[in-house]
Amino acid sequence: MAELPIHTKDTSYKVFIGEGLCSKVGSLLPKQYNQVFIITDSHVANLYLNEVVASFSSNVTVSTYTVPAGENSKQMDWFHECHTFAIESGLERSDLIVALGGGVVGDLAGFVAATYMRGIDYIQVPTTILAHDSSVGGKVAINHPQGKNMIGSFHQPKAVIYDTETLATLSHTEWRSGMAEVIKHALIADHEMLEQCLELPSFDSISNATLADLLKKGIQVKAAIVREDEKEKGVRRYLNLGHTLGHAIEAESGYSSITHGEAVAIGIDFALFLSNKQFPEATLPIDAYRKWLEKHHYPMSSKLKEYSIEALMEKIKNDKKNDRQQIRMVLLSSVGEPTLASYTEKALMDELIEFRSEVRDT
Ligand SMILES: O=C(O)C(=O)C[C@@H](O)[C@H](O)[C@H](O)COP(=O)(O)O
Repeated sequence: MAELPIHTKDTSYKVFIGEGLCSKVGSLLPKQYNQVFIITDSHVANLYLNEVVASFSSNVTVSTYTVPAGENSKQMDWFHECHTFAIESGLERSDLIVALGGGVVGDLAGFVAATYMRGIDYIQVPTTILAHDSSVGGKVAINHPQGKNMIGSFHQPKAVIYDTETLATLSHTEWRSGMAEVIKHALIADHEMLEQCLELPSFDSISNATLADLLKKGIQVKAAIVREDEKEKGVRRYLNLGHTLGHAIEAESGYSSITHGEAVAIGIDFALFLSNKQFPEATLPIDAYRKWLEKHHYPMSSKLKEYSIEALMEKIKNDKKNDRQQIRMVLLSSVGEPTLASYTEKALMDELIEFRSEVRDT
């Protein structure tokens, strides 16, 4: 088991990463709790809930709440249901919420923890590759029909307990979703990690050791940024590479027909297209990135033809990074050198139209 430290101005916690950690959750907590409330989803509950419940000693009261698997649980109704169940279970301010699952459960349960009785402790027990990103750094939120993560908070977990054995059961779609955030971390910070990503064989044949190595590297990229800028006033915006368009696609698809990471992968392609125009001298790995998407069977950017540009722009106008009607895009002046560029709505729309007309069908 490895331990990666996460520091912010006000707090520190550990990411424990290794095999078999679901059965050790109860013993890896930073302090004793009388009652824990585990929030999970219907898919993960069948696989790991019993093991996590059994990891707590008999003097801890454990209650569990299961939401349907999928992005549509990250919304107000389920948020409210979790609160109702917490109240009915007698959860107190000194108790603990456990987020057992992928990014959806982590964001939902984290936001319940941030708001229940004005904030109680929680830990993240991620079970997807995607959640190597979402479980670290304290961004917690639910979606609004008009925008992804529009209702949320910054609330750091007390620990992240990442059992890499849970990744063995992920679907191909989940692999694609998670690996998009892995390559994002490489693009914004680490040339060698990018080479490692681009050379990966099919996701099916990646060894556990290689995957664990990439996840640790991704977490370390994120940890360094969060340490410098927890509340996203500056450099943390770089972690949003690909997310401006990605979130718009997700919202437009009703948070159902495309996963977060697959949408972000298209968003990264668009960011590379814009970066190439802004920094013509830079040698950005656009072709290599597109080959990588193709090799791993991502929905390619030609999928944009299914959406109305006007509708996507409406969502993009609500992006949280925007400032005074300027749309802020994260671009790369080279690999490992992220930067922000501002566009008017009209200018970005023209770019999106051009991008969509250039991407080839697959
Ligand atoms: O941690 C961050 O900061 C990120 O932007 C990481 C993103 O990969 C992640 O999807 C995040 O939840 C997006 O947040 P949002 O603020 O753009 O909604």
